[in-house]
Amino acid sequence: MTILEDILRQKKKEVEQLKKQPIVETPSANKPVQTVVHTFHNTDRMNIIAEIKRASPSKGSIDMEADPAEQAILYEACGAGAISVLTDEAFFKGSLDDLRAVRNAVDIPILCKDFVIDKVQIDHAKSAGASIILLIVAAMNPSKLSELYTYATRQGLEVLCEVHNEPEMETAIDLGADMIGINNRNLKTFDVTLSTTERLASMVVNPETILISESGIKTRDDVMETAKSGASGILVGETLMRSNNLQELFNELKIPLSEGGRSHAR
Ligand SMILES: O=P(O)(O)OC[C@@H](O)[C@@H](O)c1c[nH]c2ccccc12
Repeated sequence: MTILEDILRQKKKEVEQLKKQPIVETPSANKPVQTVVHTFHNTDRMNIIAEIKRASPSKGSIDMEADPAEQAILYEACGAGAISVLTDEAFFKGSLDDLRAVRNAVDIPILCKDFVIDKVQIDHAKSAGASIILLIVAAMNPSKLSELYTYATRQGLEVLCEVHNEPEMETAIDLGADMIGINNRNLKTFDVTLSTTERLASMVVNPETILISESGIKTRDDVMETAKSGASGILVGETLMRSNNLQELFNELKIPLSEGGRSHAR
């Protein structure tokens, strides 16, 4: 069994529990927030989606003591374009409470990073203050994906549609996803290859589609590589969580997009 199958089996059980729980609306969930699709199209530097990640199945503990609100305030001050909060508890040690705390602390868009397979998760994420929902193409069939995509969009949420390989990229393009995340991490082997971004980005011909390169990004050279492939955003977790000089790291990673960026190049 792959880790994704393992996670999805657990998620199905959680969804049944979630359906019985009342939806708690966080007052700050109604803060007006910019859409990332808009801001990422209009910046001349690499956009960073900075992730709050305590632990992961591939790395074990990363920073179990992290305070999500404090970390989010730092990310925002350093120039993050959005914050990703891992809300999965069983495998990533996060929670929707983390997301609520982040929503209270900052004004930038928030991505609810979870394995969404049911509308009820979207309802809970929205009430906790998420403005962006992750939909992983590998986690469901195309008709479910399309149903959840439409549902989230109608709620006024943005969707980051995540792909790992060519058939998944075709599905995301057919769906008309305006923001596609290319995960450089192979979910079966945990291997990270930045060239995944290049391979899959080349399939996208619509210049309006925002491409986000996800996972394994550590250095300015890594960011250059993703920008050359056409990414205008990067999703970074572990490197930021382990950094003790976030401002310096953000300055290093926020490269100008003028040379490699696809919105400028095409
Ligand atoms: O910590 P990294 O290697 O910078 O990766 C961040 C992010 O891409 C990764 O956490 C991620 C990408 N897609 C996901 C789906 C679910 C959980 C986690 C993820």
